[in-house]
Amino acid sequence: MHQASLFAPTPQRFIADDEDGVYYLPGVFAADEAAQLFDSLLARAEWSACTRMMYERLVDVPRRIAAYRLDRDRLPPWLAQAAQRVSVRLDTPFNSVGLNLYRDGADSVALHNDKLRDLIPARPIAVLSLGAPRRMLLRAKRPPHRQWQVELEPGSLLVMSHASQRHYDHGIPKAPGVTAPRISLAFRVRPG
Ligand SMILES: O=C(O)CCC(=O)C(=O)O
Ligand SMILES: [Fe+2]
Repeated sequence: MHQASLFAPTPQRFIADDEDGVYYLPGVFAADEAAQLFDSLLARAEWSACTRMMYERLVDVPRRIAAYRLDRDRLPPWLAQAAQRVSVRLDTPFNSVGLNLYRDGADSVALHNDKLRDLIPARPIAVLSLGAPRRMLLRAKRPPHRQWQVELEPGSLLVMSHASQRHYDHGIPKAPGVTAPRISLAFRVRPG
């Protein structure tokens, strides 16, 4: 076996398209790095509760969120370094990060696609997972709605092409039995 393959995790590709499709890269951050990043973010990020309109009612979003511009905001060095690692790894100039805190299995995000008008075409979205593993559901918008479930482990990246957002939805379903929190960081390339 070639030595490098011991350390280079094999990407697992679920969806192919004209760009890089949707794929999973485990072990981008080592367990201790992922744990440290998780602890720092849990304690230091500016988490907020949010509401949104649903069926003409204002409902709580079932998770906590935070967001930073990587090119403008003053970031703690450990967050800037993590972002830099993801940018280099995917050769993509990410300039924004959206954080999600799922306090336990009752927190979730409904199936959705990321809004294309806020994204630069042909640039991927990369989701870094920390804390408790949670399952992502990926689902084709068109019948017969082919679907995939991906267990997102701490330290992994789930990478989705810009193009994939037109044809597939993704979400983090509720997970009864999960008592530990998870944090995800969604890195994106946004217009100036
Ligand atoms: O937490 C995740 O893995 C997904 C988050 C997500 O889809 C988003 O922030 O748009
Ligand atoms: Fe999303």
